[in-house]
Amino acid sequence: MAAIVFDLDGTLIDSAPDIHRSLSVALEAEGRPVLTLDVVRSFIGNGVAVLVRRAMGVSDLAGDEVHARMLARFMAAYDAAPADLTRPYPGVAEALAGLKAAGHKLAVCTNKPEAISRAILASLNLAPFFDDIVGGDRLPERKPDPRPLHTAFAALGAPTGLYVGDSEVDAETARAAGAPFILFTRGYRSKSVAELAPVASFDDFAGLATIVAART
Ligand SMILES: O=C(O)COP(=O)(O)O
Ligand SMILES: [Mg+2]
Repeated sequence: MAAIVFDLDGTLIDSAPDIHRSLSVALEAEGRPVLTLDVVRSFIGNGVAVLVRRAMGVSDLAGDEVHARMLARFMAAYDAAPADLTRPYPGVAEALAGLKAAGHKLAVCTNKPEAISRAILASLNLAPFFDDIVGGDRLPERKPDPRPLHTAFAALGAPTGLYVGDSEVDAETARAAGAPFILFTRGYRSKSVAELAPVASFDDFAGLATIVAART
């Protein structure tokens, strides 16, 4: 049995289209043009506050007041339809079911706020696979600080385990936590696989069980 923790955005689910839709609402309310899906995707990974800051940075917007207003509009639009355009990557449910059947314990550790993360996973029928879902607002610290990941392993009753993610934030989090990092290569990373130096990588969830079996 192993404890296996998963990142959410860009790892289990392709959530960029709903994030793009919600950010567009916030930008349009400020009279700014919407950004492309590719640009928005590149802003995901450090939580919603950083996402909005990055969008402001390329939209000639500044100031804490604007940030607070945009963040509130973004979250209202996102909360209204959290999984409208969001889908699990192919094979995710089957892979999670297989890992559970093999006796592994699963959790999620994401920088996305916890309530909406839980709502999305529930609406995609993925929530029952996880013993805990640690969101970016559970602790004062967010990934790449190792504490959220430590919290997820602790919830599984394990001192450590495997961490599966898609980005440089996840690679750094795993390194800081001393956990082996497994990279899903089709997510939202901006660095090469070599730069992220995972212990293993996969581009199809059908391949995850073999990787886990080799390391447990
Ligand atoms: O909210 C984000 O920016 C990213 O979330 P993630 O940690 O699930 O990739
Ligand atoms: Mg991610």
